[in-house]
Amino acid sequence: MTGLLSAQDVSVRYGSLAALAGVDLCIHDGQRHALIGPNGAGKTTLLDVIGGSTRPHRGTVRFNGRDVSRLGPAARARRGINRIHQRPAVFPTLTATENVVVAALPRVDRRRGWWPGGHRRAAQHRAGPLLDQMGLADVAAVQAGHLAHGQRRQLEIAMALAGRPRLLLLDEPAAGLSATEVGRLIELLRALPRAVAVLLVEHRLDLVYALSDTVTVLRDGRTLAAGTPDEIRTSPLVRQAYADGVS
Ligand SMILES: Nc1ncnc2c1ncn2[C@@H]1O[C@H](COP(=O)(O)OP(=O)(O)OP(=O)(O)O)[C@@H](O)[C@H]1O
Repeated sequence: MTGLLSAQDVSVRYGSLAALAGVDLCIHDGQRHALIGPNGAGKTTLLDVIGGSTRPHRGTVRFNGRDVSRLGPAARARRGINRIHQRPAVFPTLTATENVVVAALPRVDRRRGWWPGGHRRAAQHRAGPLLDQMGLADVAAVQAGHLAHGQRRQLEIAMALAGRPRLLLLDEPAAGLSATEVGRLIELLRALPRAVAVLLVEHRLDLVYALSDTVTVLRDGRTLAAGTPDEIRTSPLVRQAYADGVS
């Protein structure tokens, strides 16, 4: 069965270091797939390859039936792959609503140099429900720079959803959040519509096990194990990998 996304035989080298060495990954429509593994295992590199910011030395990435290996991040975003970075990337002087409106606008028509009114109105209509969905209705008019870290993370997810992704790449979304904020994030991510598949890189295993239906474990640039959260939780191989070195 072919998936929504399939990465095949992906290899990335940095000098003599093999950050990824022949990794395969398949994600199906609506799946919640987590990538875990010790520090330096290659998780972020694989996310970079799938998002288009790193070109692998070998291997292909297919999305929705097409080879997207040669496309950059913007072109992949237009096809439905959107990414959340480790540090929330929001416009600090714009309000939460304005941030989502900007994210919901299509690319500017180069011949005109501005967005037609219809596009702006449609983007404004989408912002309210998305902020609501991500628990930010009360702070819609607050400048993003004045939001708490957890709220900025929620805002970045609302912005990614504004692009109507079919695959959301989440790079350590719990980084820097308090226990309460992580609990809130888990609730919000669990409530995401199944029309969106999620690939999550995360060290917080409580979030991984609460959210994912499939877990792939990387170690030293290779796939060590893949399975359900229960299979991974009880795998002696995985326990050993973590005992050998994870933050
Ligand atoms: N731009 C780069 N230049 C050189 N080496 C790099 C670069 N990016 C990543 N690496 C190396 O590639 C390996 C994989 O890195 P990567 O960030 O993908 O691991 P990770 O599993 O995401 O680790 P962590 O959990 O610590 O974020 C590491 O040894 C890292 O030092």
